[in-house]
Amino acid sequence: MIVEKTELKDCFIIKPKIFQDQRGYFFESFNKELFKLTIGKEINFVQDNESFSSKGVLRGLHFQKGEFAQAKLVRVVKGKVLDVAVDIRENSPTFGMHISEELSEDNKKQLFIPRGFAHGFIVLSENAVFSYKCDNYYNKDSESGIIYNDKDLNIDWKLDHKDFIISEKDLQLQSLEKSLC
Ligand SMILES: Cc1cn([C@H]2C[C@H](O)[C@@H](COP(=O)(O)OP(=O)(O)O[C@H]3O[C@H](C)C(=O)[C@H](O)[C@H]3O)O2)c(=O)[nH]c1=O
Repeated sequence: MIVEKTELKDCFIIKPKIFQDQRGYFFESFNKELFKLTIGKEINFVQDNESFSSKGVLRGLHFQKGEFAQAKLVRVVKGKVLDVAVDIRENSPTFGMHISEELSEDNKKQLFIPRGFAHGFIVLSENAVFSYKCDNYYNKDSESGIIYNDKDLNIDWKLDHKDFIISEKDLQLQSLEKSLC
C-alpha cells in the first residue's frame, strides 16, 4: 500500500498493492492495522456505502455538520470518476482549497477524506459504482453541502455542463460562505 500526501493536510491518496495472476487480480481494499500504520491514526469506520451512477452524474458537494461529521475512504469499483474534496475546516490554512483526483477501476486509487471536508464526484465513464467507508453514521438532520459551481471554489468538473445530471436537492445547495452559517 502506497500513501501519498496531498496539499490538504490529513487528506491522502492510497494505492493498494494489487496481486495479478492468470485468473485476474486480488487486493485488500481495506486493512485496519495497515491503514493505521500508514495514515498514522486509527479510524473506526462504521458504515459502508455504495452508489451506482451514469455518466455526468454529479453527487455533492456534501458533508455532515458538527458531531456527525464523517471521514471517508472512497474508491471506484467500476468505471471512472473525478473525485473532489474541499477543506472546510475553518481554522485550516488550506480552508476553501480543494483537490481533484481521478479514481477508477483501473487505477484502484482510494482517497482518504478526513472530517471537516465536503465531498463530491462526477462520473466520467458510461457509469460507475462508487464504494466508500464512513467513520460516522448517516444523520439526515446534520446533512449539508455546497453548490457544485461555487464561484470561490471554481472546481473544474471536466465534463460539459450540459451533460451534468444533478439531483434537485443538490441544485438547491448554497455557497461555501452561506453553508457554514
Ligand atoms: C448518504 C446516505 C443516504 N441515504 C439515503 C438518503 C436518500 O434517501 C438516499 C440517497 O441519498 P443522497 O441523494 O444523499 O445520496 P448521494 O447524493 O450519493 O449522497 C452522498 O454523496 C456524496 C458523494 C457523499 O460523499 C455523501 O456520502 C453522501 O451525501 O439514500 C442513506 O440511507 N444513508 C446514507 O448514508
